[in-house]
Amino acid sequence: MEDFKHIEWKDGVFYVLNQIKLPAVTEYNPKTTIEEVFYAIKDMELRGAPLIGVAAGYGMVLGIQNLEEMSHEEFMEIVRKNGEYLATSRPTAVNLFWAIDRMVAKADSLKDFQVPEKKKLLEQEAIAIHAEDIEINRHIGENFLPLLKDGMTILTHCNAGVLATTKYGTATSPIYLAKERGWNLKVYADETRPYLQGARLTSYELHTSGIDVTLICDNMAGVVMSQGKIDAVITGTDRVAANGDVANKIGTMSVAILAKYFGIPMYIAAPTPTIDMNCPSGKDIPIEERDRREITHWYGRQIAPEDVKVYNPAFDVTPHELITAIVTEKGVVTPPFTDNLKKLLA
Ligand SMILES: CSC[C@H](O)[C@@H](O)C(=O)COP(=O)(O)O
Repeated sequence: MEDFKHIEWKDGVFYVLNQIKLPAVTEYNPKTTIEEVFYAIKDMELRGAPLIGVAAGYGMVLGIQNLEEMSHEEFMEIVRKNGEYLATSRPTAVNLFWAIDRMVAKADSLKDFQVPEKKKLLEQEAIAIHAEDIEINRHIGENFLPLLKDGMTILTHCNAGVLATTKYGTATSPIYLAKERGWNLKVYADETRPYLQGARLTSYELHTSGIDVTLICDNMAGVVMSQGKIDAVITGTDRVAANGDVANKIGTMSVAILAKYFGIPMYIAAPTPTIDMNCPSGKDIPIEERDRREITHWYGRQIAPEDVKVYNPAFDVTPHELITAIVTEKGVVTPPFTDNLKKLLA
């Protein structure tokens, strides 16, 4: 598996590989303030639910770098405000809020420490979130392997790969682990309009890592399924509701409907921080709407009438009835999801 080094925390600076310019340009941008991390998330310089969570941890660290000695209450007021600010960067991936809440709770537990120690311990917490994500993803891959077989072909949507996480990816983790075992899995990657994460990121990272990947337009998924070319669908998720409904990149629901029609298993790769038991169903998941220019323009070039009406939801919700299993680092969850997700997290 290619080690993309797409984020790095070094000497108090958060370095980010600019995913907007991939695969044509490799550009690393240093982030030294919480505002810079906010915009890196909002403008999708880095993206993908787990990576957004990791970035939020480092953003929270950068937000307290200039603080001098003060009371714990004053310190917490700033930490909470920083958390509220960062939480407005993107609405759908719950890992953002999970990481912010974890950093705020950690900060609050440091009442007896001076500010310089608080800063150090919060930096360690962000590094821990980063390290845990690597482990989580590897375990997701290991839990997937018994569901797959050498020689299978998998269809994926968007990018739930290394670039969306810290290592292995979520949906791609079994693909990379299978390769380590000498298996030969093939992948079809949907290009994923309008932001093209499948074309720009998934096909790039799999191809660079020596995986047999074929890029298709989103509207070709039905054809390849009808031709018997797909054995399983694996996607990631930005948020799993308590009933097993799954929010993921726009187009995932259409893929799930097609998979159901053609009798192909639909698997969701989900780190447990992506499961939101406070969201009863998919209806409760906030869905981000993004700029109309993502649809009316193609790399800066206008491809639709300037003033045409546009609807650009960045995510959709796949109803749990269409999902075969949700694979987490703690185990494989099958229906009934309401009970089994509860058991998993108990
Ligand atoms: C593992 S990341 C979450 C998803 O699986 C991924 O496909 C996705 O929807 C990412 O959305 P993005 O808008 O690129 O941040």
